[in-house]
Amino acid sequence: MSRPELSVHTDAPAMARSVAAALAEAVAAAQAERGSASVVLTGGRNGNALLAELAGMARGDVDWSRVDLWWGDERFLPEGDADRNATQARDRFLGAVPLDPARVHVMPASDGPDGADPEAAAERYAAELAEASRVEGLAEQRVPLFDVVLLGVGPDAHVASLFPGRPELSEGDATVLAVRNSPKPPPTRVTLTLPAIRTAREVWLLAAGEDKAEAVAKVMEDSAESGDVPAALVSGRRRTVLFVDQAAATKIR
Ligand SMILES: O=C1O[C@H](COP(=O)(O)O)[C@@H](O)[C@H](O)[C@H]1O
Repeated sequence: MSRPELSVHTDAPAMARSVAAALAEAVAAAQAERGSASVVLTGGRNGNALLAELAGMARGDVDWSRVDLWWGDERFLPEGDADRNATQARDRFLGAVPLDPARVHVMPASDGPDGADPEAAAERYAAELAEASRVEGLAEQRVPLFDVVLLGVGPDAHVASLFPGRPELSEGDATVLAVRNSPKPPPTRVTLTLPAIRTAREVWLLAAGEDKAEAVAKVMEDSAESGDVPAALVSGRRRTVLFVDQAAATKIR
């Protein structure tokens, strides 16, 4: 797998502003091309900063009612829990733009239709993705066309809820998995798999802050393809970009 394109910004706020503008641009371009756009959101500090910027951005060429939003992973907690990625997105962005609620595809909560059964929740989300892919004539890949998959990179180089050395990284078939005993709390999560992520047109990795410097250096190493560096295992069909700030770029060798 080739190394991602590197995009370096002064600091975390500058990066959030720039990625938000690029995302609005990508959404507008997708809508001009085929009438709608599809974005996979990420949790984490960088993803949240980007959503806060996007919420305040006035873009006449973006029709938010024709955007599908999916999630790359979710902390499997009750609906409305402050640690859920969807709750954090709702607080910063979902209420700020005129989205179509039917196109906001949150991952199930632990008090949702499957109760506290993350495997059933993963299956439910996989079925929702598969149905959307069928409607788009992409039934074979079992996920719809994702224009952009956003992935926050953790200090340990995890993306979505795909953690270093974990068996979920070897999944070759399922599009969504439950994760138990996650090394980062909360321990139970639901995540897209590598095969699902790799269907995307573009994958954008977000890594701002000094604590991400080691992870960024590993991703940019030529030999970075092992299960120790999940962020090095993702790619988009058309483009893979690693957005960093200067603090996160200091250890690139
Ligand atoms: O737990 C998670 O963490 C990562 C990265 O978070 P950060 O705060 O270190 O930037 C995030 O990408 C993922 O979606 C989330 O569930």
